[in-house]
Amino acid sequence: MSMEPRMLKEGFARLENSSDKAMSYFYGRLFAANPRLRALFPVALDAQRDRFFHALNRIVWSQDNPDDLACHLARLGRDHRRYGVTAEHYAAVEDALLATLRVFARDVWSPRAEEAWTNAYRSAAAAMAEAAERDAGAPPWWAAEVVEHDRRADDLAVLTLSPERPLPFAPGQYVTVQTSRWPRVWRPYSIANAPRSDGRLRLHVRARPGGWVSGALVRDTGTGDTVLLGPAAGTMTLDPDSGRDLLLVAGGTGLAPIKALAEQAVAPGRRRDVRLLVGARTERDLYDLSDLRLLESVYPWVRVLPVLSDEPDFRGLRGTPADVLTDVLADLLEDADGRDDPWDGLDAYVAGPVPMVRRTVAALQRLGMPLKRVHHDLLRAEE
Ligand SMILES: NC(=O)C1=CN([C@@H]2O[C@H](COP(=O)(O)OP(=O)(O)OC[C@H]3O[C@@H](n4cnc5c(N)ncnc54)[C@H](O)[C@@H]3O)[C@@H](O)[C@H]2O)C=CC1
Repeated sequence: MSMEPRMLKEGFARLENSSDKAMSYFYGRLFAANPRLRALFPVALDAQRDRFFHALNRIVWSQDNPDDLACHLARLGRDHRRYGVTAEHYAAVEDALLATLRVFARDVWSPRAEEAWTNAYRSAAAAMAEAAERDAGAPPWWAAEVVEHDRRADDLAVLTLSPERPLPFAPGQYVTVQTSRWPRVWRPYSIANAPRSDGRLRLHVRARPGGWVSGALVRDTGTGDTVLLGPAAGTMTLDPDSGRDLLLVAGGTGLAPIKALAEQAVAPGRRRDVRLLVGARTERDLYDLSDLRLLESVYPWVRVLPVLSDEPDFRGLRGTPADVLTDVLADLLEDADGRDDPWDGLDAYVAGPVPMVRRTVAALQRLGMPLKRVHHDLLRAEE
């Protein structure tokens, strides 16, 4: 390993040892030197601190993996467009970050460490600014009117949004959302439909305990309200050249991107066998089943299979999606008997709670499915 990445890791390890204090010091320095910057950040900084720390962590640990680093920085740069970030802000953050390192990493600090951090920071900032610049023609955010607010449970709503201008996206992607109740707080939600001619987007939102945006979207938002949406992002999209059958696995509101993929898969001219496993706790939690049954009745090659984890008397599939994969796959791969590689004809997509996604991906791998055919894009629920 060259000296520079090692110095970055050493310095970062010192910040990690007292991450809360180091981040408080960092924001204190930043706002003391640039009071006007405070207005760009949410009132409460806790989540912001975490996010900055994770971004820094990723930058430090990806130094040895330039492709991953470039991808990460490009996404960060594009994301920052919605905050109105300028070159002057990057310079202010550099000063505050170096000041923080001088204090919290003093035992490993040296002119060479200072140079390594300055170079790494400037090249990261330049990559972010470049990605933002490349996107300069597209809006940083869209205002969207809530045209339907369907409260399907005490803590769950399906929102239909009409953006003021067309918002391009691919099924399986997500947008970030800001509500008027929590300025400058953005949270990601998967889009639950394939693109429609009226440009509308659907979101499935479960209010989390302590979840600012999810609570506001479920409980304090109604028809006629406006929310802001960031550009669509995410890589869990269908391979446009693939006509392979699909195993779609959803847990809870992870159904949103999975439903968008199912809608795309049944688009005219296509006929792919689709098995859609819908993991939920109880029958009452199958909040979108009537819509899914409609899809199934129109396209008989789609089969919707609810799997309930907390309903011992349920007559259908019980457990979590990972528990029922063997039988579902046996059925899907039945026609693959003649192929050299039975997995050649199948793609899998998984979305839902992080542990559920992990277990499902691990189970598919155990059953022999090559990982390059298993797609997921973890979105974490709000803490
Ligand atoms: N792109 C993505 O991956 C997306 C992920 N999500 C995430 O999906 C989650 C949905 O939450 P809820 O609707 O409250 O779901 P939930 O907590 O009610 O769980 C739904 C189902 O997931 C499975 N599951 C849950 N915990 C599990 C565990 N530890 N191990 C194995 N299986 C488990 C079970 O089948 C359960 O019935 C949120 O965390 C949200 O952030 C939501 C949208 C998109």
